[in-house]
Amino acid sequence: MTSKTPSTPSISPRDWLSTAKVLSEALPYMRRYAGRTVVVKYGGHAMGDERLAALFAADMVLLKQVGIHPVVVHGGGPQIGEMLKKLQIQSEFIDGLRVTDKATVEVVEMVLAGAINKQIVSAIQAAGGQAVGLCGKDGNLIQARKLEHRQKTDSNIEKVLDLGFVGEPMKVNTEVLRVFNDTKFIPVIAPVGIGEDGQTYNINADTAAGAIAGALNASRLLMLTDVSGVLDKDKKLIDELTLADVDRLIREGTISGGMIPKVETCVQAVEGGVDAAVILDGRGEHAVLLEIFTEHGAGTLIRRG
Ligand SMILES: Nc1ncnc2c1ncn2[C@@H]1O[C@H](COP(=O)(O)OP(=O)(O)O)[C@@H](O)[C@H]1O
Ligand SMILES: CC(=O)N[C@@H](CCC(=O)OP(=O)(O)O)C(=O)O
Repeated sequence: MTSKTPSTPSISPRDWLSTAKVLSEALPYMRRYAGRTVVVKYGGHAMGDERLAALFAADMVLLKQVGIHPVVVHGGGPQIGEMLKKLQIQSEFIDGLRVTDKATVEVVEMVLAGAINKQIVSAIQAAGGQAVGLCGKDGNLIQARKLEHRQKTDSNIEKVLDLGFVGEPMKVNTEVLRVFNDTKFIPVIAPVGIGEDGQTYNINADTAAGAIAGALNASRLLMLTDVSGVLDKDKKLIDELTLADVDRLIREGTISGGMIPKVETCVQAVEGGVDAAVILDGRGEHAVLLEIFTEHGAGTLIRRG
């Protein structure tokens, strides 16, 4: 019988030492977050690449393994767009929200609660964890009503727009999520809400994640997007923002487009009881681990100040 000696890794003792240092530096953060909830909004753009998706899933497994309660809320805007195109259904956005008619809401539910939700569940399980996929209908998790979308005209008059079956979360049934805390299962949530009459609503994934994080009094709300965080007018990353800064940057026009609902969601989440919200680049490897377990973090932190 022959025995094999493990092959010598090609990293130097110095590299070993720096790896050990990183691990030991993570310890205070592991202690700080143990038993706490971290809600992670995983956007459709951030999940494009298969390798990154596997790394994201592994990060969720690691959080759970060290005693943190990760809750994944995912989007899938680009994937819904592709399916609508295949089915030759026209789609339009107003202020970052998809105008959603009856045919569209059926496709939204199919893509989000069906395909994407199960892909993320499978990726977490392939990474050695266990996950349960849910949408806002399961256990009345996200009770919603039709959104009355208010838009300001140039003359500063407010008008209410009808976006069809776009929902706004009214109540989050946290009981459904808390049952996972004492189990090995990571909840993965599609942002599809249910109305009082059983109507299906399409909810923007940032909004859904914010509502869930607020209701759970989460320690952190992490918003994974496709920029490094909130950028100042010179396009430099802003490390930290207080609620007052956010107001000013929107008024000055430094924060615009899709970043407005994102920061507004973060502000609402912080006002609603989340310790802090972070907007960070989901395209970077292990973005979540860097944010949670290192001193510097990885994106823009929004807190009361
Ligand atoms: N100050 C800002 N800092 C960073 N991004 C900004 C800013 N203002 C506007 N944006 C835009 O917001 C986008 C992120 O919002 P969005 O596309 O809705 O993200 P997601 O699809 O991940 O939800 C960025 O790609 C950028 O184009
Ligand atoms: C009302 C509304 O706009 N809903 C979004 C839901 C998905 C989403 O928000 O996905 P991302 O996070 O990938 O953008 C939509 O239909 O695209």
